[in-house]
Amino acid sequence: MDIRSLGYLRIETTKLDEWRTYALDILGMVESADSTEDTLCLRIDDRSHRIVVQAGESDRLIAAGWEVANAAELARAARELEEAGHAVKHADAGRIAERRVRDLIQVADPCGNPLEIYWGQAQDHSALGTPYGNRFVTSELGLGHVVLPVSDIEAALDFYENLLGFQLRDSMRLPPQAVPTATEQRDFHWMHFLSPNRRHHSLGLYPGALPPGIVHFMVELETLDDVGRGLDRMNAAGIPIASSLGRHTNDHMVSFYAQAPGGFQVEYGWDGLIVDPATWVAKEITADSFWGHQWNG
Ligand SMILES: Cc1ccc(O)c(O)c1CC[C@@H]1C(=O)CC[C@]2(C)C(=O)CC[C@@H]12
Ligand SMILES: [Fe+2]
Repeated sequence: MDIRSLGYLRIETTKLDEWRTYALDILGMVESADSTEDTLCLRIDDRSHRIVVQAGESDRLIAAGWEVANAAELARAARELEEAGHAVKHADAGRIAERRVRDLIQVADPCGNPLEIYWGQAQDHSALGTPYGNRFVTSELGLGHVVLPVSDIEAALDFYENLLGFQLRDSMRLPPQAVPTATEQRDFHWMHFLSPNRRHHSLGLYPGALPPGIVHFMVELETLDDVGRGLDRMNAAGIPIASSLGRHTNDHMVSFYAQAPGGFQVEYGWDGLIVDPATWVAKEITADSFWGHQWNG
């Protein structure tokens, strides 16, 4: 399967008004013309929208959208998923129109995380007037990364590595206290970082359950000042900072984590590592950060 990037995220929220302020006034995203009264569509680049937050009954991930190049690649993805025994749902016209894509399939990973694979996302060619002059790093690297909770880490790694074709970049041992919802008692639990492209990771697999179905998503900013100003806005708005500024050992990202409305986190980062997939070798990291990233609570 030839997935190219993390293309979009759809989130259901019970707090749409909070999300509007959070995304537009604090994260510095731009409202898309695709927004409706109960669906906030957000631009961070030349795509029509990248992040969708829709009003609903719960706070949870509705879908992580993965991009393929064209119709033939989508057909191949559907075939390979079905041959491996996964139920593939072909989206109807309404869903396709809502996503602003040419075609779309829906499938769950082995732990029930909702994925969508699509091609042909619409662009918005109007200038992206971000509120603070901030710029997001996307292009062929995709929107950023997402960390998903998985109940069976081995099954999840096998699915993303061997079926979806993501490259394993590195793994980290988490102590039991970092995984209170683990399904098995172990001395440590593996967490994995993978990507289908040159972004160090587009996907993190966290080996425990979390009700929102998402641990965090990361958006990358062009400059350190963009991140620092974002941190100032979080503090000014009284948004709890989940982790202080730090630099990760694997993707070298300088970032902080803030609570998002609905019980997961947003990582706001700069200077993420671009890797060469042809020469990359999978490694183990033995610390999460070179410095910083003090977790609160
Ligand atoms: C270690 C790491 C490297 C790169 C990243 O983009 C990244 O988010 C992380 C941190 C991952 C991780 C997490 O997402 C949830 C809480 C975790 C498990 C910890 O308790 C330490 C590392 C954290
Ligand atoms: Fe992250």
